[in-house]
Amino acid sequence: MVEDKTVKVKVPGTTANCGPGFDSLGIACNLYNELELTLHKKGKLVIEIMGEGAQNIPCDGRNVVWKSIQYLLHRANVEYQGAYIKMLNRVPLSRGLGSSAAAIVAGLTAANYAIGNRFTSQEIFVMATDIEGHPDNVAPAIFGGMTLSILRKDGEPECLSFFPKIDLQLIVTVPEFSLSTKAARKVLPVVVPLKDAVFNVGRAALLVGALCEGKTEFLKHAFEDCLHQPYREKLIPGMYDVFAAAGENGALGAAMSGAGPCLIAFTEKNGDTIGTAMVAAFKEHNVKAKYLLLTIDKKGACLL
Ligand SMILES: Nc1ncnc2c1ncn2[C@@H]1O[C@H](COP(=O)(O)OP(=O)(O)OP(=O)(O)O)[C@@H](O)[C@H]1O
Ligand SMILES: N[C@@H](CCO)C(=O)O
Repeated sequence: MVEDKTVKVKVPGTTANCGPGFDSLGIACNLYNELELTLHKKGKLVIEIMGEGAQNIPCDGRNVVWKSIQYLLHRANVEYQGAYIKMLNRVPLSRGLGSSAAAIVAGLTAANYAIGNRFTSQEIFVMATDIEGHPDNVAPAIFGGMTLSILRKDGEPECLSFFPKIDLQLIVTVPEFSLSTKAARKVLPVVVPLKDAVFNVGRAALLVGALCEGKTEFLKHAFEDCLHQPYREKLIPGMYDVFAAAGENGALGAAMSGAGPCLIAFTEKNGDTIGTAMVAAFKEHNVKAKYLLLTIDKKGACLL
């Protein structure tokens, strides 16, 4: 067992759903949180946070990073009483860019390296899914690229990570207000009509096929969804107008990012024009927003 070893990891923010792939599709973005971890056999827990959420994230036993570290240590059957955790957060909280997944994956990955890399990425994925409750953000945070995740009938997650043949730019409009995933899941129905399920099955398959084949001409309808976005629209003023502004300015498609309120557009070019138009459309609905121009991260969580 390695004691008092300091490890530093970097974990990407992620966008989930990508329109039709509710709880299944995800993409790792080149926006990263960094975590430095030193475990101590005895002593206190000390947490320092810089960047996004620094004022709001608890620095005690309630911290999600620390809880994830403890989860893994418990699985490994090792005990550490104390730790020094230093975080630099760039992923905004509760905006739909996978901040909770990044925190969970950072804690699990750092703890795993700190105890000598005992668990495989698949095992980390299983633990992260168990903590987060769904696999679509933790999968790209761990494996990088675009990911397709399922929960097997026995509850175990599986993930296929791939890299689209289209050079996608991700334009993420970030509104000033936050929306917790919990609140955004509460508005979803328990049962959906069969025609809506069919609508999404076809589009999710078309989206993955078109991205893998590099066929942009099939993307026009491939980002559409009717399983979650119509129900969540009321939580994000002007959502469909922002999508329309993206389309009118050349985007290949647009969708909610995760559970929102960030809205994401996909394009090969003119990202700034599209981002500016999306921010202006939000403004028409009295929502102050900014945009980030991102690309797909290829590596996922890694040691620094
Ligand atoms: N860097 C962090 N360190 C510790 N806890 C964090 C960190 N980032 C997020 N969290 C926890 O996760 C919560 C946000 O999770 P939530 O699922 O609501 O949003 P999200 O993951 O950003 O959005 P989405 O899942 O839609 O992409 C925060 O309130 C906080 O408790
Ligand atoms: N698939 C999740 C992503 C957010 O964590 C949702 O839409 O609720």
